[in-house]
Amino acid sequence: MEQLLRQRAESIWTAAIRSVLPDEAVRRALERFHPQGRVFLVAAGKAAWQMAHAALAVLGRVDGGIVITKYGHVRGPLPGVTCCEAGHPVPDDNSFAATQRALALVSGLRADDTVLFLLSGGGSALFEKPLLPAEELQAITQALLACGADIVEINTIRKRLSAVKGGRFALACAPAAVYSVVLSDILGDPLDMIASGPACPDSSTCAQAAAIAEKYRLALSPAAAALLRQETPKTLPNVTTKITGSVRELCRAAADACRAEGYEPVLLTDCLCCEAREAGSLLGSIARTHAGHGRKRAFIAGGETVVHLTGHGLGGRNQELALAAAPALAGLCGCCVFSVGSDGTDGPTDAAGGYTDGEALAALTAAGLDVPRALADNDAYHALQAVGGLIMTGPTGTNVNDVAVVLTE
Ligand SMILES: O=C(O)C(=O)CO
Repeated sequence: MEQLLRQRAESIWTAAIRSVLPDEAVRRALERFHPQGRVFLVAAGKAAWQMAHAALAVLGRVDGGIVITKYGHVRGPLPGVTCCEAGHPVPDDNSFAATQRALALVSGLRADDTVLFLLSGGGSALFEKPLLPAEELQAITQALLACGADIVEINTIRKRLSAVKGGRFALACAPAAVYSVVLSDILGDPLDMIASGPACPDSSTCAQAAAIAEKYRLALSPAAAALLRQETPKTLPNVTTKITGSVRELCRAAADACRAEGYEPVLLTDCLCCEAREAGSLLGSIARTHAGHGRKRAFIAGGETVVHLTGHGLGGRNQELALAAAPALAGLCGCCVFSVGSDGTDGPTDAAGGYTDGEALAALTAAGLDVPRALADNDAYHALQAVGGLIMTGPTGTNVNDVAVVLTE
């Protein structure tokens, strides 16, 4: 690895993620929040603790609250708020128990009460009260995650199997008002799909749910099939929603961070959504085109790529992207490609993403590793680990998709 280049890249991803922590966005979203009665805080998702922390800094206190986030994401106690950690991406008993506590908190509220609902991606697994046996919901979730369905398809099914998704949580809060602040981790910000829209009128239909179940040949019990035929709320008069942050801010923050390191930033896209390894190969080719021109340039691509699991290795979309760039980068000086998940967890790993430069391919070869073989086995984690190419940030407190950057000079 070229050490100085790696340090510059690290400064860029660290600064970019720091500037999309939800604190400032939550503060802005609460500028016009002046409720008259009691306020109860419910925060769910990977950024829940950070969002709740920011809201408390603005409000000073709440009349009760609960944070439901992923394991390892609670950063300390919050005054007047119960902090719970639970399973992701498949809901577990702690998801169900914490959600039950949230429902108890909002039951029996009055019309002059307000539920401040802070929502971020990951909420679909963390915030759940299933309408069918837990084991069946978990099996359907696992099947949906493995079948290649996209997040909108997955959440269209999830909504109908749940007592809190697809707007049903807002119904449970009524007659209290719900003030919902949403951090987007889905491209295009479809509000009702982010964390399966617990406080958002559902735009999807039973016919769409049936078509998705058919397309992926989901194994459903008669009870689950009947739930798919039950419509979700289409209007929710007690809800006000503010969207606070998305991948666009992440790309802007990455561009600012690149500029601060002396690179001229070029935004390629903020809606990257192709296969991770194709994106990596393309970004590697972009590096090769611009290498050696004597201009320090940074090409930025934000979004969320996809991985189709064919092997049994360990990895994530950002790691696959970075590894797939290695062949095109081989031999180039001062050029690298990195890709990082803003939430700090890429796939089922403890890495946030991956980094490769002009020396990576030779290092992989020297370690007896082969890029196509590692990709075929979906084992980017171990390949990158062998050459110091893993990006480790730990849970970051935000969740606004991923950013990939090509640095050239
Ligand atoms: O559904 C979820 O929880 C997601 O992560 C997408 O918002």
